[in-house]
Amino acid sequence: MTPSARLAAAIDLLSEMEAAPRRPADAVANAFFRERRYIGGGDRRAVSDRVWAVLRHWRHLGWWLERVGAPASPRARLIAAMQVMPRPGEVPAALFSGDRYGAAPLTAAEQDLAARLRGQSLDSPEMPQAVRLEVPDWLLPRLADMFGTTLEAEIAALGGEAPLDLRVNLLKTTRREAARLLAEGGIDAEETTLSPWGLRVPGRQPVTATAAFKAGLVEIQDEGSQIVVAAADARPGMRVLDYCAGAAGKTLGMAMTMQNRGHIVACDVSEPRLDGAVRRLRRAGVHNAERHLLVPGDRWARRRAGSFDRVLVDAPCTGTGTWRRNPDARLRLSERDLEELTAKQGEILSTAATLVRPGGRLIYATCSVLREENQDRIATFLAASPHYRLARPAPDCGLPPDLARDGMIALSPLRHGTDGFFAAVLERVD
Ligand SMILES: C[S@@+](CC[C@H](N)C(=O)[O-])C[C@H]1O[C@@H](n2cnc3c(N)ncnc32)[C@H](O)[C@@H]1O
Repeated sequence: MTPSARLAAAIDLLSEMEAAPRRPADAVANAFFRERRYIGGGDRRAVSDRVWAVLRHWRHLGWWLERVGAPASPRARLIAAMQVMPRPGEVPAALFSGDRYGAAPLTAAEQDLAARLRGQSLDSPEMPQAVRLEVPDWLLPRLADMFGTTLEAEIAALGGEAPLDLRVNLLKTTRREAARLLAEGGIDAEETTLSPWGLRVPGRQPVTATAAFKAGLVEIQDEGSQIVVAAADARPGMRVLDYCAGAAGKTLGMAMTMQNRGHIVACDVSEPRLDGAVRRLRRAGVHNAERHLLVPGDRWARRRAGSFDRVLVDAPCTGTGTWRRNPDARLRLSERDLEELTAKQGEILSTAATLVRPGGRLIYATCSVLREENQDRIATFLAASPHYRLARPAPDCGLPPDLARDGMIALSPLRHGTDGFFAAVLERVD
């Protein structure tokens, strides 16, 4: 593709994202590229880079466009991005070449827009703080309450680029051997510092194409998510329930710490997500797991009341801890979403609590950094649940010492280099 054709594709992709504002940007992008198989890997990366640069700076670009009185169309956002975030050697007007497959030439109004933004920098001292930090206005006070004096640094870290983390599958290999095999395939990985099973791969490397990945020796999983697995402390021979299992990311990790012994059930209300687990479980060599689809009026949970040693609730949440991967998610998030999610989290937590045996543990986790979804949920649950108390994870469960002070863990990209994650370990005392 010519540079102008790549730009045209970026305009088309942004337009599709704008037409589906509730859909995650990566889902729109995957569908977009699936329908355009002729776009090769390098072109795809170049188009995505340009689009994600716009998504990461959405409010900045919107602010600049409003300031010069221009409507915020996908073309206008890209024109603004080229002015306030110029790339060395790039001549914007030349990219709008009007060639076959290329982006249409700039109109007179667009040339005027470009001229008015030329020489401006991305940030302006006049920008409101929420715009500068790229967060919705309503969310800023909540984030400020959570992070206090480190607010700006925490949000900047949440808006940065995420590394690629792998969890080594100890059912099949060791961390050292997995790193060696990846290196043979040209991929250098470093051991993670918090997770005892993690490898971190710098930059964007084609890990899923490696023999190590295909053979189930490694799984893509953020280090923070691995820490939640460690906090669950699922051991060989236990009965374990992954109540919101999705495509089984944490089920796989817990089956590993159980050394494939005992029994683990992966539940979810979403059939497509649970279906996604099948291939992953097989690839990882997990054979102590079953899946169960939760349906309305399900008697499954009632029949298993008080029977599990471990119940993990990886609750549906705002995903505010994963903004590094999904910068568009922060723009879609509404106050109403947060209210609905916290209500759902409370309901799921109280149902899941009935499934834990006396002496067993309930682990509540989110990939959110918001107090409402984390510490507040636990405080509300404990106030209504005299049979539960916060517990310290066992010293040999794989967690770094002192990470789970008070039975709660709160990870952030700034402080831990992971996605934002929360986990609370609760013990059923009778
Ligand atoms: C954060 S995701 C789980 C991610 C997964 N544990 C992993 O590690 O890959 C939350 C999951 O909760 C599921 N969910 C939503 N409402 C639920 C409910 N009432 N009961 C059980 N699962 C639910 C969603 O379908 C979603 O898959």
